[in-house]
Order: sequence, then structure tokens, then C-alpha cells
Amino acid sequence: MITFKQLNKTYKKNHVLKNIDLEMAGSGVVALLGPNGSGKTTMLKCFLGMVLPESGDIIFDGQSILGKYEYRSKVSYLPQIARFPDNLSARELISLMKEIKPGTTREARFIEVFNREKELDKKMSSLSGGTRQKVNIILALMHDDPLIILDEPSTGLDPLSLQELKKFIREEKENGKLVIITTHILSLAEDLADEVLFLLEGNIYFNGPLQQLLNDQHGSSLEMAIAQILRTNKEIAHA
Ligand SMILES: Nc1ncnc2c1ncn2[C@@H]1O[C@H](COP(=O)(O)OP(=O)(O)OP(=O)(O)O)[C@@H](O)[C@H]1O
Repeated sequence: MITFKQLNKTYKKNHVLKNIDLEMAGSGVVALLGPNGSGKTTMLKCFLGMVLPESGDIIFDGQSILGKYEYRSKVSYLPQIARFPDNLSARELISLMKEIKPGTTREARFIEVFNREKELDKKMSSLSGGTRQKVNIILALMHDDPLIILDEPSTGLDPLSLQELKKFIREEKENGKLVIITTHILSLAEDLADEVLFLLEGNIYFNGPLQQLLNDQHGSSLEMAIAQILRTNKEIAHA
């Protein structure tokens, strides 16, 4: 479903993505992992057209997407840092999103499981960090798209809400969707991921099934396996 071909992205002198070659299947959960600054968000932003790579190509559903935008109507995206107009309420933002992108929506489910009905009419500026993240999730996931990209979805979520989010992600996987998640919460990745993509300094260090990563690193958990990779590559990881 998604192919990266020899993709390079540099910010001034910082070569963030280095000849990324990659194929992702059309369904399942992919955990995009790596230390801070390894290029995870940049990779997602290249795919979404929010950042322009210097060279290489990205193919989605058989077509190059660089410089194009129509494909985004098939993508639900949860940004790592969401910026909302502070004077609007969540209800107004939800209506706005529905106008921008028509179609069946399922915000009611999230409003109920996150128990946020009573806060829908408050201005965004007056909401707690966790509630803002819940609104961020509602806005990102209310449309029924075949591709879901979640950049650090668990930030600020309480355990019950995180459980609901995990349940939703599992259901979407069962529905045949592709879900890409970046997270530093390795238990979340371990709970959900079929495949792991591990970036280290802009290179793909590992791309394969979760179980293979555990076997390769002789780790009993994803946390141990990742810690082992980082210990082995200490100089790269902290360069
Ligand atoms: N808009 C930008 N301008 C300049 N440099 C940037 C920009 N965005 C990211 N970078 C740099 O690119 C590198 C990769 O950043 P990126 O946000 O992709 O990493 P990440 O793996 O998502 O990190 P984290 O786990 O901390 O979210 C970092 O060195 C970062 O400082």
C-alpha cells in the first residue's frame, strides 16, 4: 500500500532521512519506533505532504503522491502536537471538520467512551491537556479512512481512555485497515503491533514482524529488545 523509494530529507545540514527504502502492506498495525530525533515524524510528514523530501519517491495505492493531495482524503492523521483555534469549542471544531470532509463520521463513539459530552461546548483554551488530546483523537479518527496515522497517540491519556483507544485500533485492524503508530510507550507498541519499523539516525535499522525483532535481540519484551539495540549502537543513538 505504501512504498518509500530512496527518500532523502535534509533540514539545512541535518540529513534526517537517508535513502529510505520501504514497503508497507495494506493492513495491520505498524509501530514506527526510534529514539528522539530519529526522523519518525519527518517520515510521516513526508508521506502527508507536510514536508518536501529532496529526492526519492513515495507511492500510495500504486501512484506517486509527491506534489499531490487527493490521496489525503483516504488518510486519518493524528498529529503529535495539535494546534487548535483556542476560541472555538470542540463541538464547533467537529462541525468544521465535517464540513471540510463530508461523509459518515463516528465522533459519537469517542465522545461517549471518553466521557467528554459535558466539555464539548467549552473553549479549547480552557480544556486540560488530556482532554485536548481526546479532542485531537476525536477529530483525527472520526472519519472512516483506510489508512490511520497516529503520532504519539497516548500522550496525556488516562489508562481507561488508552484502553478504549487500543480497542478501537484493534477493531480497525480487524476491518482490514493499515494503522501506523509512533510511540515511546513500548508496551503500547507491543500490545498492538504486527510489524515494527525501527529508525536510527534516519536509517531503517529494523523492518519486520515484532516477534522477529524480539528473537533477533534475544529480548523477552520489546523494551528489552530496543534497549539492546540502543546499547549496541550507543554512539549512533546519542550522536
Ligand atoms: N521543521 C524542522 N526544521 C528543522 N529541523 C527539524 C524540523 N522538524 C524536525 N527537525 C529535526 O529533524 C530531526 C528529526 O525530527 P523528528 O521530529 O522527525 O524526529 P522524531 O523521531 O519524530 O522525534 P521524537 O521521538 O522526539 O518525536 C531532529 O533533529 C529535528 O530537530
